[in-house]
Amino acid sequence: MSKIYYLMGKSSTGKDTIYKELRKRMPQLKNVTIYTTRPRREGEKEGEEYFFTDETELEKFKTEGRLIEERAYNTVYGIWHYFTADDGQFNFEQKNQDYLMIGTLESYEKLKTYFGNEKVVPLYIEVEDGERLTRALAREKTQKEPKYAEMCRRFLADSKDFSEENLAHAGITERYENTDLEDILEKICKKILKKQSQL
Ligand SMILES: Nc1ncnc2c1ncn2[C@@H]1O[C@H](COP(=O)(O)OP(=O)(O)OP(=O)(O)O)[C@@H](O)[C@H]1O
Repeated sequence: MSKIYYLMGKSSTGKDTIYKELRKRMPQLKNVTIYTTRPRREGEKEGEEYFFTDETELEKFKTEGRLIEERAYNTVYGIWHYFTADDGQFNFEQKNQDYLMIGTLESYEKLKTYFGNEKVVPLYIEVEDGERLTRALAREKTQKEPKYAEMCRRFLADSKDFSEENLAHAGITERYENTDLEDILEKICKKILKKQSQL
């Protein structure tokens, strides 16, 4: 049975980095592009990290009943929406086709509701807070227009969004520590291969 491997974690835990590396190592995992109304960051390409869109398209998906999950962040730049749409990217008719995605705890739960618990496999990433903030700052500094206030807002919001209570509610039991990139990639690949061999 096809699975959706779902990467989650607080900001700057390395989800994008891990995602990109996993796609290189396991090219058979299909990419699902989600949508965002936030402005494009330096170096991001349309349809790669996200489909960059607007609220009109979001409303269209909603009206058509094709919105799988939606989250909105009240940022210092206004409200940014992120959403997953049933836009033809998921094809569970195709045998042995697994998917790799990045999301939040809430979107993970909504995907489980939409597709069924068995379909979605959580991959929860963790990094010690001090190290995570250091990485976030270093990353922000490389941007042409660093958004430090937004970086701080996300850092603070993370403690609430990923509280132990919320993790327990979402049924997250396994955690992957991103101290050494090679080490975490090896562990995740092992997990996916094990799942695939059980099917
Ligand atoms: N194991 C690691 N050791 C050191 N730095 C790392 C490691 N993994 C990722 N990084 C760096 O940490 C920063 C944050 O990583 P990344 O952008 O992948 O995180 P993210 O979880 O996708 O963040 P966000 O949710 O905020 O978009 C990047 O600059 C990345 O290069």
